[in-house]
Amino acid sequence: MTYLALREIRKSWGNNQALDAVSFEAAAGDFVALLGPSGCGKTTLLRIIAGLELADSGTVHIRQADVTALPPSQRRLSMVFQSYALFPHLNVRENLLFGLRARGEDKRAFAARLADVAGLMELGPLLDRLPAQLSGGQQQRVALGRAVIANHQLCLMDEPLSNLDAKLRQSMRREIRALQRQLGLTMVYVTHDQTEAMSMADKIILLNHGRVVQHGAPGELYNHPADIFTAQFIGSPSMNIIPHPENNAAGISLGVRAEEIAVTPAGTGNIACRVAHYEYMGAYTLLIGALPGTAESITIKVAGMRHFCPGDIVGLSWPAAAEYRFSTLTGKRLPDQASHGRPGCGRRSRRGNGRSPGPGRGAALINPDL
Ligand SMILES: Nc1ncnc2c1ncn2[C@@H]1O[C@H](COP(=O)(O)OP(=O)(O)OP(=O)(O)O)[C@@H](O)[C@H]1O
Repeated sequence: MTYLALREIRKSWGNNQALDAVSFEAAAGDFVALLGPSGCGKTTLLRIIAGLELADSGTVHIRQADVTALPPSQRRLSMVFQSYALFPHLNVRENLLFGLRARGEDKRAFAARLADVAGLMELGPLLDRLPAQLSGGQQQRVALGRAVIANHQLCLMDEPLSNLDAKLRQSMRREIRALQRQLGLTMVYVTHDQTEAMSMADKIILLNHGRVVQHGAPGELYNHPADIFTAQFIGSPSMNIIPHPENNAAGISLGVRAEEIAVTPAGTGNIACRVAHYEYMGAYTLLIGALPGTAESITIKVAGMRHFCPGDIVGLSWPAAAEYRFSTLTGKRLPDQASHGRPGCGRRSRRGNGRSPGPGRGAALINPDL
C-alpha cells in the first residue's frame, strides 16, 4: 500500500527554485532516503512532508488522504532533527513525554509507554538526567525515543547522525534500521552521505538542484546509473569518468569504477597511466594516476597493501562488462553495447570475469607516447 505520495512539489525562495516538480511514493514499511548534495532541497522537501513548510504547488498524501493543507499536528508523523531538539531544562523522562503531554494524550498510559521506549532504546538508567549530562549518542537515542513514543507510523529524519563520530554513526545506522523494521515504520530519511543511504534504504530518491535525478533501490542506482551525476554520487570512491580511449568514440565518456580496475605491467591493459600517488587504507590501497595526454586523473582500488613509485607508468585493465558509456554532451548514460549489455540485470550479471589483470581490450588502446 502506498503510505506517502508526493506529487509535483514546487517551492521557490525568491528567485531560487529549491524544488522543481518533485514526485515520489513510499509504501508502508519502506525506508526511503532523500539523498543529494548540500542545497539540493532535501530538508525543504522533508519539512513540506511534515507540514512545517508549505509548497508553492503540488500535493502531499499520507495514507491516501490529501494532507497538503493540514498543520503538522494533524499529519500523525514524528520527526527527528539533526540538532536533536531536546529541551535542555527537561530531563530525559520529561523530554520523552513532552509530545504526549502537549497532545493531551491519556496520562494513564504514560508509564507503560515510557517503560517500553526506555527499554527499547536502553534509556532506563538515564531517565533523570538532563540532556547536558548525556553523550552525543545518548542524546540521539533520546531524540529517537521521542519519535518512537509518539507511536506514529510515519517517521521523518533529517541527518540525525551527522553530529556523531564515524564509529557511533555506523552503529546507530544499524540501530535505526533495526528499529524501523521492528516497528514497521515508514521512514523518510534525509542524508547527504551516500554510504548511509546505500546501507540503510530500501529506496533512494537522489536529488540535485531541486529535481529528482534518479530513484530506485540502492543496487539499481549503483549498477544502472542514468547519468554521470548518479554514477559519481553513488559509490566510493566516485566512478572514474575518462575520455573514451578509442579515437572514433568522440562525444563518449567512459565510466569505470575504481574497484573494477586491475593494475598490470606497463604496455599491457586497456590504457596506460602514470602513478601520481597512493593511499594505504588498511584493507585496500587507492592508487591515483594521471592519464597521459589528458588532464584527467583516475583512481584504482586494489586489495591489501601495495606500493607504487610516483612517476612510474603502469597499465590498467578492466573487463568490458564493467564499462559504462555516457554522452559527454548531456551526461546521460548511453545504451550498453550489444556485446555485453544486459539491461535490467543485477550487479553480478553486469560483471564480466571479475578482476582478471589480463590484457583486456588490448594493445591498440595503449598510448605509447608517455
Ligand atoms: N528559509 C529559507 N529561505 C531562503 N532560502 C532557503 C530557505 N530554506 C532553504 N533555502 C534554500 O533552498 C535551497 C534548498 O535548501 P535545503 O536546506 O532544502 O537543502 P539541503 O539539500 O537540505 O541542504 P543541506 O544538505 O546543506 O542541509 C538552498 O538553496 C537554500 O539556500
